[in-house]
Amino acid sequence: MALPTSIKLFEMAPRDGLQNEPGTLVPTATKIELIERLANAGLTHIEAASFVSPKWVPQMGDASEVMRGIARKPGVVYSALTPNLKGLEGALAAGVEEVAVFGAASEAFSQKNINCSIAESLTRFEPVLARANEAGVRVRGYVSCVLGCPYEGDISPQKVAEVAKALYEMGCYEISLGDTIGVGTPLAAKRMIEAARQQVPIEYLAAHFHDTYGMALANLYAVMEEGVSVIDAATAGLGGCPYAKGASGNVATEDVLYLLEGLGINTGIDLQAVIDTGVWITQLLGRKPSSKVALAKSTVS
Ligand SMILES: CC(C)(COP(=O)([O-])OP(=O)([O-])OC[C@H]1O[C@@H](n2cnc3c(N)ncnc32)[C@H](O)[C@@H]1OP(=O)([O-])[O-])[C@@H](O)C(=O)NCCC(=O)NCCSC(=O)C[C@@](C)(O)CC(=O)[O-]
Repeated sequence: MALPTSIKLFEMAPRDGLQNEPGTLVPTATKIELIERLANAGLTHIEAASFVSPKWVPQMGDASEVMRGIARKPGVVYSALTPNLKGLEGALAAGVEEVAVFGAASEAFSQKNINCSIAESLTRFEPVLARANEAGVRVRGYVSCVLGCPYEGDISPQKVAEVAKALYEMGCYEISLGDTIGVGTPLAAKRMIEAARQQVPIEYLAAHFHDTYGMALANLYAVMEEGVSVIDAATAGLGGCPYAKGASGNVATEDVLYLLEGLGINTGIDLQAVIDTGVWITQLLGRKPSSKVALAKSTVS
């Protein structure tokens, strides 16, 4: 199949990127500056915060302050994770215009991440969708562990398709398929998408690939060949999931942009501004960007 002619990029650095940051809490002002820099670089979908229990994910404990503090740029969607009604109410009070619920294709991961079974999670999401709908807020859905689970190992494409379908039928406008621990390879990624697209139209599926084994770009190319046109990525390759031991960050936004530029797919995003933002935030965090493109095109050594 021909590659998509346009790609929507969903930026993850402020949420997925920072949620697992070890050590001291990243200051709220830094998170706000990161989000504003990303928006100024041309990113139009930014997952900015997470209204989860601060006992579970301390780095996201200032979600309300972050969401209230951003100088919003017209045309940019600033979204947040909301696992339950409590999270959604917090998000609505902070003026969030788009939220996301997050489930999994692995029972064990579901328990570790959100403390309930897959079936219970879907039941829990229903009132979140209903309330969000009433408030005029769009809801994205995530499925984690689509190419492998840190606790269960292999995950069947059919299970991924089943959970994706449930989220789609519940009213999620887009389903993001997460290779949470970055173990996937291109053929497995294609097979997983082939199963998911039997249940959810391909234009509503997003690829959310982590780069633990260095396969994320190859996997993205493989699923773009299947027609996937929404890609989640984190500037500087920041991140990892606190409930997936060993998981590294999302594929780096800089690397995805370089790939897309090479394919002649214009995103309108300023690659150099994203590189500069990645260098800035990683310097504050005391390390280097994990983006190969950023390392090649910046003075960081
Ligand atoms: C879902 C819960 C809350 C269930 O946690 P629980 O303990 O089962 O919840 P509970 O309803 O029994 O409540 C326990 C306490 O949490 C509070 N609470 C309850 N809900 C909230 C809330 N929304 N915001 C703030 N506080 C909340 C609640 O008020 C109570 O407080 P206490 O009475 O003990 O003081 C918990 O398991 C949790 O917060 N999990 C979050 C895990 C997480 O954020 N993981 C990372 C994001 S997912 C991810 O990274 C994967 C993804 C999306 O990127 C895709 C991929 O890569 O695969």
